[in-house]
Amino acid sequence: MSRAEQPESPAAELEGVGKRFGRVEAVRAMDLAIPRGRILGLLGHNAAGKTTVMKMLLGILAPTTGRVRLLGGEPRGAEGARIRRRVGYLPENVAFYDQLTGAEVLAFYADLKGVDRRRCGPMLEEMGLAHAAHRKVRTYSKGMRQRLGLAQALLGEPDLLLLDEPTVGLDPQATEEFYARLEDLRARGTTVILSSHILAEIEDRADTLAILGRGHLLAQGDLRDLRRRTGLQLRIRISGTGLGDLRDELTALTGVAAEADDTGLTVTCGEEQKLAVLQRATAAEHVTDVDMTPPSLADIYTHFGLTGEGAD
Ligand SMILES: Nc1ncnc2c1ncn2[C@@H]1O[C@H](COP(=O)(O)OP(=O)(O)OP(=O)(O)O)[C@@H](O)[C@H]1O
Repeated sequence: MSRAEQPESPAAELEGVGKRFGRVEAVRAMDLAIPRGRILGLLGHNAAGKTTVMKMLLGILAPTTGRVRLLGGEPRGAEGARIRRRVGYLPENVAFYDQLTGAEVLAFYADLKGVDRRRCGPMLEEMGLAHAAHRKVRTYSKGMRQRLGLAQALLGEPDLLLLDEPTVGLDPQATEEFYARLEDLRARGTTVILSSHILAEIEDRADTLAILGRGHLLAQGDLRDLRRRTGLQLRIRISGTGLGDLRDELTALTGVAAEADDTGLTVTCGEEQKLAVLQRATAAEHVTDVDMTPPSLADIYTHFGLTGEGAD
């Protein structure tokens, strides 16, 4: 740990960071702190700036304005090379020397990172690539390449992992295994930053979410914070028949007409009305079941996308 690195300092930090490519402002005055030992989901539309943020954190790109800190140091300064050894990175479009075998590719990365080559065999095994270790990468399927990409990112038990759309090309089982592995890493204190367009996948797995839009950070927080901030309504489904009185009561309570159909009622209400609605529904006669659906991450994302909140 360097002198500058305090145990409580964020794993990665952007302070007033901007990045301009000619006339394109890819990232604008962004402040973002990523706490240690957490999984951060980086979300945003195409060209929102996710990859640019990752590349600045890695020191691959220099910010036009502002300051980037990674594991307590400057990713591009003299200490950058040392810091980057503690970081695993899976780029968006992972590319390998196709003429090498999977085992050779991984050995190459192990040497680059100063990791014992003996770690490569077990890693290929864990990634389900042991059977193809001695086949040339050009014969690999898309999912196999992605697994090899993950294998190199995970080599050496990095303190911080930056994963750009890590599950693209993975089948459902491999996706599950990948997230289980992230969970293990987090339990050991690894910080993970991952970008994805697959909101349902991230929803349950990220501790904290950062939503980017047109180079701005539109919102950051856990799902609960974001739900509160958007003020989106939740849906409560009440099953049963003969619920006319309950319907009137809940309509008066929420101020929004409860919808009735053959099998029950659907109530739309705010977080602050949730308990009162649930209490009345569970105490009412003829109610057989109650289900609640809070706003999903997709709803929240759409909300920011539609309103452009925080954007110029
Ligand atoms: N090297 C570059 N030169 C010029 N423009 C660039 C460069 N890299 C990124 N950009 C531009 O910066 C903006 C942000 O791109 P970035 O790749 O960070 O988006 P992203 O959120 O990762 O998008 P996606 O979800 O499509 O991968 C885009 O307008 C892109 O065209």
